Amino acid sequence: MSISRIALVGNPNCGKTALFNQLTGSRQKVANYAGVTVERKEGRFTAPSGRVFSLLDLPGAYSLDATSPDEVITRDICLGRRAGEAVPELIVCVVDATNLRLHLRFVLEVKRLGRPMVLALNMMDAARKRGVTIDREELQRQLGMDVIETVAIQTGGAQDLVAHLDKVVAKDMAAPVVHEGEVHDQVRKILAAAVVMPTATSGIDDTIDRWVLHPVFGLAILALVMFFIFQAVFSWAEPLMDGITEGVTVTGEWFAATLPDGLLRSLVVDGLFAGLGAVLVFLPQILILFFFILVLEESGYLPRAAFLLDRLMFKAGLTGRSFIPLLSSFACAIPGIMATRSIQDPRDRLTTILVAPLMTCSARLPVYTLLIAAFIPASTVWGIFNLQGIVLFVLYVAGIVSAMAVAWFIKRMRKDKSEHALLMELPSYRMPGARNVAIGLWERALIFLRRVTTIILSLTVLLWFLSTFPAPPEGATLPAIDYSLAGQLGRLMEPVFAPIGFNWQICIALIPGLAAREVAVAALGTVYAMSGSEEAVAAQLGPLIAAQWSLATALSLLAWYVFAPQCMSTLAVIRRETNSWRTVAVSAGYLFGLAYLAAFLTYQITKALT
Ligand SMILES: Nc1nc2c(ncn2[C@@H]2O[C@H](COP(=O)(O)OP(=O)(O)OP(=O)(O)O)[C@@H](O)[C@H]2O)c(=O)[nH]1
Ligand SMILES: [Mg+2]
Repeated sequence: MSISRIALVGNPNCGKTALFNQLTGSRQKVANYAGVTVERKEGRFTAPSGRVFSLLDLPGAYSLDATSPDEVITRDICLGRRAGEAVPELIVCVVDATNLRLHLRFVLEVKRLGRPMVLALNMMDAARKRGVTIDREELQRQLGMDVIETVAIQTGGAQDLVAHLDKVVAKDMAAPVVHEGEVHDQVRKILAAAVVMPTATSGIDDTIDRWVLHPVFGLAILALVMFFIFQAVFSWAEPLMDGITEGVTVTGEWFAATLPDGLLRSLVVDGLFAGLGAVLVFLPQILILFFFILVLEESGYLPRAAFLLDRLMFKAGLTGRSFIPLLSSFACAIPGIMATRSIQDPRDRLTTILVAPLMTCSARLPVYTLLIAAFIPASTVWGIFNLQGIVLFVLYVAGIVSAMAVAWFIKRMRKDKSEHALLMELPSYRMPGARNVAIGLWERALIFLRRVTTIILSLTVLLWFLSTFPAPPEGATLPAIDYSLAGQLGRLMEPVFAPIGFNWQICIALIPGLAAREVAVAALGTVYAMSGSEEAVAAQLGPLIAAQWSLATALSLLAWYVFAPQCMSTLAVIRRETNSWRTVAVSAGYLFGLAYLAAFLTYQITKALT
């Protein structure tokens, strides 16, 4: 049986991806701001009759005159210009029923293509709640196409749409009649005929915005929100981390006591437990961070923050549009860099891509936390703040401030005097659904565990191997690792890194840490377990380095991690998104340069002071 190909198109933030997930059972990212989806995603579903549909989720677009790379994808697919992709047989145009005035313009534009299409009148729940009455049949008549109500975030909220799609056969469906005339007038006419707006608009959004968008209170609220998150990452995670540490230690010790002395025991205890265990304990912190990111994304607050920071960001050489890509980079630079596709100006986009790796991604958390917990006392400052939380906050701020400085420098270099206006939609505030947040967290946990069991596991085993062989000669006096390949390599690198205070163990950890940042923690766990006392399993890594490193070395390593581009995947994405090796070289070059400089200054100054 043939498969019917359908594409979801519409303005940004109207619920296309929510509808896509509902229909296909996928888990694509849904969030309450424009520009979430930036690439084409395909899925399938089977209607009750057994008919199979292939469904495309596309980036949102304001019009078919694309102005940003994500809109280009949508335009090309709608126009059948995309190489290797046939035009969809049926276009499902999705609109936000609470915002028809804006969204119908795009519907009329797509209609001009003269292709079979239906209209999904989404967010009907929100429209009803607000008292917007829509005469569906009249709307159908006015538009000359079928109109189906949907609630994409409710189970069964797309049933009518499925039933409808199941009935129609795109081939038989007449292309809609194309009306000539000014779009604005047409929209007004359609609205007058089919929609009754409530007389009094809901004032809740406006009331919140009066505070949140206030030039002074707004910034204070933003700072407070951010600060609260870092405090929470530290204080809430502690009991959970202690629990995991305890579990890892007890199991590790059991293995150490049970397995016979030999290579296998070394691999399990020094490699797996000391290495992987050291990373695993950071799961709670990562989940707490993501909890806040998920809630913020769904709340509708983010575009407001972008709006608030626009002037500041413009002075620094960025635009408010860079805000969401940069914020996403706190989770991981890869989606952050991809999200720059919704930035129209190519130069702004490039600047954002270059500074995105400076945002503190969640893979840095294990490194930061390990060092902070080992070297910064958990004392309380001014009665309420946790000193460790403050240091973490400062590290995040260091990343942000450097990003601004670099962007400012780039802007100066290109002598950019352009004016700009930020046009950004402010979506309605929305209560994040507990279920969605839970699913989001579950997925993050899976991603993290997958990383631990794949890349981190394999690199840890590799490192264990390099630290074990060749075996020490007869009558050797130093720990075995000193004679191994890894030991020799570390010593070879040491002179280069000595001015910034890194010992050879850190040097070794930096190499696998190039592939992914957290691996450095696992690597340190393994290296110390191999070079030291027998019982040095995962949990003891913190106290161990606290005893062996100077404060200057620890702070220097923190400074290094604020800048160093220790992530191959980020560099690969920069290459893909900019299509230029030169940009990759510039990016890696300047980040390593800054890392070395910052670590050098930190080390020398701290050493002089302590
Ligand atoms: N109340 C309500 N909210 C919805 C509905 N459908 C989607 N949403 C919410 O609307 C927001 C946007 O949903 P998305 O699916 O990300 O929108 P999109 O059209 O894919 O957006 P872009 O990818 O940016 O073009 C999210 O906050 C969803 O939870 C609905 O039917 N009712
Ligand atoms: Mg989407």
